[in-house]
Amino acid sequence: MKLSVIDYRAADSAKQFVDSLRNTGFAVLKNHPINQQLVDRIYQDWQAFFDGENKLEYLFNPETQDGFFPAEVSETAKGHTVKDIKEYFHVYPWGRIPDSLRQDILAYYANANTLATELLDWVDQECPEEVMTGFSMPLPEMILDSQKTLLRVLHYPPLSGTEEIGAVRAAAHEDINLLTILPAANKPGLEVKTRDGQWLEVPCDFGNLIINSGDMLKEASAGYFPSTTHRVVNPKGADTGKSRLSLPLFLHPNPNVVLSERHTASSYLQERLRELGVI
Ligand SMILES: O=C(O)CCC(=O)C(=O)O
Ligand SMILES: [Fe+2]
Repeated sequence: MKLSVIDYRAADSAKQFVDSLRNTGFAVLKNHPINQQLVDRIYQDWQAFFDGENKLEYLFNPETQDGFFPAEVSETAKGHTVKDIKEYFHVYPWGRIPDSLRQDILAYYANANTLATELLDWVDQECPEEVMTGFSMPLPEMILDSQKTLLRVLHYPPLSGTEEIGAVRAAAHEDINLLTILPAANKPGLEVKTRDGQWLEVPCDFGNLIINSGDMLKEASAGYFPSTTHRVVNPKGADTGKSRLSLPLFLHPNPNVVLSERHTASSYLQERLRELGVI
């Protein structure tokens, strides 16, 4: 398996994108409309936020899941026992956001959501008829004005050498949502598991935007689109002492959206959050 880079502006980009999602659960786009300067600024400003102390004033609300999640409470991936080495902030437009960071992060949220709508439309257009007719509504409609779409600002701190044995930045997992949109992180480390069980490095130069399908798209498409396992490995060499930041946008449908005979978006999410141990 190879992750080929798709030109967002190519005439057949929609088809290439959907083929890649179907075959690998991932797609890599170049020439995309995400603003690089905005993302760079967000990485810089949020690095300072994570390095400071006032993040503790934004401690997450367990009911609504917005705010800052310190490393001590962060996720344990499904099927794992050791916590990931990461802290993160959950941004929702309705949630708490530090004033000085609000404007840029909400601009990015809007920017990435606009692209997301287009990409979901590509999926609708290019997937086989029988998969499309299985969707309870057009995919872009599922996320229209959704209050559940989550932007996670992730900080993987430098390794101190005192980490729990076996702990990694992000243990192998699948994402819960429909699609995840991920601008290149500021350091390498993301890997995707191929069908034959090999780990493949995902390119992290900014020109590339990474998109992966999650469990909800797998559920809604009766397995046509895979939800591919991925992880973030620990740094080596000089990078050991460096932070890594990333900025995944998790597209979550409105809660009442029917995904399948078994699940609405809401029942599916509750089940998965319980498994993650965060509710
Ligand atoms: O940090 C990354 O590159 C990926 C993060 C991720 O997979 C997640 O938070 O679900
Ligand atoms: Fe993920």
